[in-house]
Amino acid sequence: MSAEAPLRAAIEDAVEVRSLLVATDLDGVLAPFAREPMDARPWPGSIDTLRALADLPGVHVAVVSGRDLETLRTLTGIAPDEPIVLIGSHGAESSDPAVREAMEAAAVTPEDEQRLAELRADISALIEEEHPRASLEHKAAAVVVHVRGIDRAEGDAAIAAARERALSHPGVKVLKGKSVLELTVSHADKGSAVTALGRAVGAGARFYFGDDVTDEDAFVRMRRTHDVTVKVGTGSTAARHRLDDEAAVAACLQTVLRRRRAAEVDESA
Ligand SMILES: O=P(O)(O)OC[C@H]1O[C@H](O[C@H]2O[C@H](CO)[C@@H](O)[C@H](O)[C@H]2O)[C@H](O)[C@@H](O)[C@@H]1O
Repeated sequence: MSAEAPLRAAIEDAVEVRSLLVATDLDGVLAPFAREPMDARPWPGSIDTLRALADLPGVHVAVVSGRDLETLRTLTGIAPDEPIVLIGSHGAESSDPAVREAMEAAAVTPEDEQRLAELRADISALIEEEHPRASLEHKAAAVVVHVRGIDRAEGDAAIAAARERALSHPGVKVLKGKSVLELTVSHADKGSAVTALGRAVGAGARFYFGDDVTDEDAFVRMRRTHDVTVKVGTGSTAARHRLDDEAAVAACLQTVLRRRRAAEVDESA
């Protein structure tokens, strides 16, 4: 689906703003879902579009994800010397110093690490012994139970059991995502991280593309006149616009690039 008229109008408006932030989530937005977390890859051309956007004067680009920073770098192929900010672990990690500083209060403490180690051991034993068809992903600040591709009832049972077990661990936050249950000791959220980046670069207009519950933290924080928030797929949302899928996101990013190139932005303003 190409961008609907209200989204096209919002893009036309935003690209005229001198300092622009274009931020996007990874899984389910830039990259279609895959059964194995490490098999997910960005839609062809979408990272190059982000690179082209980041090369334009006044445009700042970020990829924001629940993935940890190292994995995010691997999956996007964005090198450390490229002018694209990576925000990982739902805001707890970032390649950008301003974001790191803003998120310092949410940093994982030694106590959190101890909690996470206990949680990992407990959840690993539970999945291995009682739900062996589910799988685990171990991240810097979280353990994730994956049930994509397995029988629905079995997946639901694994998620319910993991949720119950996690609740017996104080200080662990439970996030239900798409065919995943993320159990995290991080206190960060994508909304705080992405708005910190927007402040740091003086963004007068902010784009955010997201598909999942953790992206709602960004949508609710981005309510200024020129902000363009886009929910990918179905489900209730605080975003102002919608797109169907990753192909539509790639096309929309191309539109933003084209329209920004065509816009007559006064750099000195
Ligand atoms: O914030 P995001 O970039 O959207 O990351 C959220 C979670 O994405 C990953 O899980 C999702 O993608 C997997 C690969 O396509 C898929 O197998 C899984 O079912 C999806 O939920 C990732 O594995 C998680 O760690 C992220 O938190």
